[in-house]
Amino acid sequence: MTLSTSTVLRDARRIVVKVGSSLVTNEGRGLDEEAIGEWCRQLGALVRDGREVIMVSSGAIAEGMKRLGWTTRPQELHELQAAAAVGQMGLAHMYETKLRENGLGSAQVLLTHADLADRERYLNARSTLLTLLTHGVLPVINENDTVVNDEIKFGDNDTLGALVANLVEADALIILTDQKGLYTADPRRDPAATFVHEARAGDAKLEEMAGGAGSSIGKGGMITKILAAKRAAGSGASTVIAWGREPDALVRLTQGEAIGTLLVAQTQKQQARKQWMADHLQLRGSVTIDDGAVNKLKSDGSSLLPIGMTGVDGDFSRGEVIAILDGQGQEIARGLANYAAAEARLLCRKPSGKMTELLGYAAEPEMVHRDNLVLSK
Ligand SMILES: Nc1ncnc2c1ncn2[C@@H]1O[C@H](COP(=O)(O)OP(=O)(O)O)[C@@H](O)[C@H]1O
Ligand SMILES: N[C@@H](CCC(=O)OP(=O)(O)O)C(=O)O
Repeated sequence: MTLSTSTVLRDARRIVVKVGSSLVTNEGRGLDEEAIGEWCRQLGALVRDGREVIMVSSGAIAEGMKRLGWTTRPQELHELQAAAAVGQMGLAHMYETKLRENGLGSAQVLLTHADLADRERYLNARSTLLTLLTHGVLPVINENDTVVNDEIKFGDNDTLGALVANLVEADALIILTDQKGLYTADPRRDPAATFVHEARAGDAKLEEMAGGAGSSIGKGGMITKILAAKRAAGSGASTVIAWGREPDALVRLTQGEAIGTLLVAQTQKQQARKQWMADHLQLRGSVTIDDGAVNKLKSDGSSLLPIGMTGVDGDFSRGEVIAILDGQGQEIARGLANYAAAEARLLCRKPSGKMTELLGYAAEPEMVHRDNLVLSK
């Protein structure tokens, strides 16, 4: 099936938008208030149009350097981290102000790649982001530069954007940058380079076309964007790489206009999730459920609530994959456990409302959320 911008972005309900340092800080001259205001105006329009949007914004180091009066990017890691800590204050303040002016609440979320590789933190980050979206709050994410090494050296918020798209199972990732999209070669170096309108995310040929960063402010360059598109496609999200100063780019994209380079994901979301479960994860245990719950899962695509559980086997932690068995021991689904085995044992046959009483806290009302659950054949 061929998809095109007109359908992919027009139909995208959950979108991650990533903007790079050079755009956000006007090539290092300081936070570009007008540009950030303009994106926030468009984000307001997208949210009013019924879409859920998460922003991933770079720019902390570049802004911090400016505030500290540093004209060249330091080599020392601790200085980069200090600059990021200074600059992040300005970044968060600017987004909060501009989003509020456009009727949107905002939240700052700082993440590392390691947070998303750890199953428990992954689920926590996912729940927090989805809760923010449910409350109509727009999360603004950046790397937690204080505690990371590699990412700060290579500057890789493109990957973070893709990981966030995976995390929340976004329909699309929009990467705004200082070029109109992908060219067959770096247009700053090769004037004969031609524009790529559409390609398959993950196509190895794209990696040959893409080079490193073009300016001293941006770090990742086009190659990290191409790899981010490949990664986002792993959970079924297509990517658009577009120019951040293109008038009304976000709104026009969601109206179906072909702007920038579209890198189309080849797998659908449901299929991608199945693949992910199949590939990744070792089964760490199981829960047995009653006939009513089997029906709910199979016929209605519902989440698994503790009330339907009759038994728990194995020793699993929150975020690990478990099998869901019917009364005859037949596997009917697999999913990510919201509660560890010991907690699940306490929750069997109990209504979700009793969780706090039983555990002393409540994470989610479901044992396995339907978004993290795949029915077996
Ligand atoms: N094939 C290519 N097509 C377009 N841009 C490319 C390509 N290869 C390398 N680039 C460079 O990548 C730069 C964008 O990456 P980067 O500077 O990291 O921006 P950002 O801060 O938005 O992440 C462009 O300015 C361009 O010079
Ligand atoms: N967390 C860093 C990210 C740097 C980064 O990835 O930059 P970019 O390649 O411009 O997206 C910062 O805010 O400065």
